[in-house]
Amino acid sequence: MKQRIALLGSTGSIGEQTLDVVRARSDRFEIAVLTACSNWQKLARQAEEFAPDAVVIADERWYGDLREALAHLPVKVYAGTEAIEQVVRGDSADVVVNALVGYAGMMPSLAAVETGKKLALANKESLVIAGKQIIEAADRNGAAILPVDSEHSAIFQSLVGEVSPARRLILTASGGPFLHTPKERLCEVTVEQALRHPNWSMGAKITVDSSTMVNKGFEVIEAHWLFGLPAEKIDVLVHPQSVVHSMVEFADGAIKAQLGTPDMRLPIQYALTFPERPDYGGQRFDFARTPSLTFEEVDGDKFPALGIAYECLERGGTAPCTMNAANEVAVAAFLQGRIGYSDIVRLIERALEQADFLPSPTVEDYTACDREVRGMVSAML
Ligand SMILES: NC(=O)C1=CN([C@@H]2O[C@H](COP(=O)(O)OP(=O)(O)OC[C@H]3O[C@@H](n4cnc5c(N)ncnc54)[C@H](OP(=O)(O)O)[C@@H]3O)[C@@H](O)[C@H]2O)C=CC1
Ligand SMILES: CC(=O)[C@@H](O)[C@H](O)COP(=O)(O)O
Ligand SMILES: [Mn+2]
Repeated sequence: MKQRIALLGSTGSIGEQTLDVVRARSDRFEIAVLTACSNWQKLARQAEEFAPDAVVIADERWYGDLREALAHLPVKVYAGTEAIEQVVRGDSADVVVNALVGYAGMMPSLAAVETGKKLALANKESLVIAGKQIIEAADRNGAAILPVDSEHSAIFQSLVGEVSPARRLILTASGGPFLHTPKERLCEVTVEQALRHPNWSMGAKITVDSSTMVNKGFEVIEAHWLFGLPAEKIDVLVHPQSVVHSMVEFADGAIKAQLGTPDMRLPIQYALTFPERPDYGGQRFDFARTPSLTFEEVDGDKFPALGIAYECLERGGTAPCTMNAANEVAVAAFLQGRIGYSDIVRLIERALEQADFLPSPTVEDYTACDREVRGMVSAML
């Protein structure tokens, strides 16, 4: 039987690559639900091609246009943020690919695991904010969470078949476009430069996050929740080629890694087909044609966001939620040309100093924290 997929964020980078995977393996997958925020034209084109049961446009202003564009198709059209959660809770799909960006992904992740569905998770912010609740709900309801994020997929693949626990996780980081930029020059960085990732073509928000290493910090928190290791057993190593996607060290000293060309379609497909590895037509990695694979320590002085994320993980409670909300507002402001590049991390630090802290928050507390921090950081711009 084919897997029926609810693809959240189908118009984005991971969303489109998921549709590439579905297109290539139409014998295995079919699309039940597609969602976008405002890009109703692309969503309509995707609905024409994949004939889902339902589509959701989160920004309600585009509902009329989308409905009109799809009037000739037997597809249900919904609008609004809550509608995304409702289609996830419904029974038209058995697997949810969460390719939403930012806080918007949290409630849908929770909805997926609460209804016992398989969750192929790209939206790392879900686990950064509410990792405890999402992992506990998945355990309670027998829902599998399959990581799509390349590092976490690599770790997951390295752990398959092992009965001994991992001793240490080593997340690799490309170092981003400013790996060799002197720290004093980071204040001059332009939007265009920050959006030029050396190895991956991704959405704007995560590309900026990679350049500040907020992305790697979030990935440390994501790894903690997915694999259950404490912060001191999760290391980060700069690997500028992005070929070794991450590694796991075991008690006997053995280190396992997953390697491949930087292409997200592999982890996306693996999350959907695990434990099988069907063929995929992407480019193969060729050792003989590759210059050396290199590794180096992170310069924590130049990239303080990584250390801040470790502190948030140690502190727990609403600290990671505060970091995420501040980062979302700051990155959006940077992309709009309203603040400088160095202001991103500065605003995260100020938000963490000033925001209320709750040590044992509920999901409702995260919603309140996200709102409070967004308001606070917006007022700082
Ligand atoms: N891109 C990549 O290679 C990787 C991405 N990830 C993670 O995957 C997630 C998606 O990243 P990426 O695909 O790059 O992001 P994009 O910005 O390319 O796509 C985001 C998707 O989410 C939709 N969306 C945005 N805001 C909202 C909202 N408020 N409510 C509902 N829908 C919304 C967008 O719709 P619209 O198009 O209408 O705006 C779009 O479909 C992120 O969490 C990222 O960190 C992880 C590893 C690699
Ligand atoms: C493809 C992927 O998983 C991204 O999260 C990637 O890891 C970003 O690269 P950085 O290592 O530069 O953050
Ligand atoms: Mn990643």
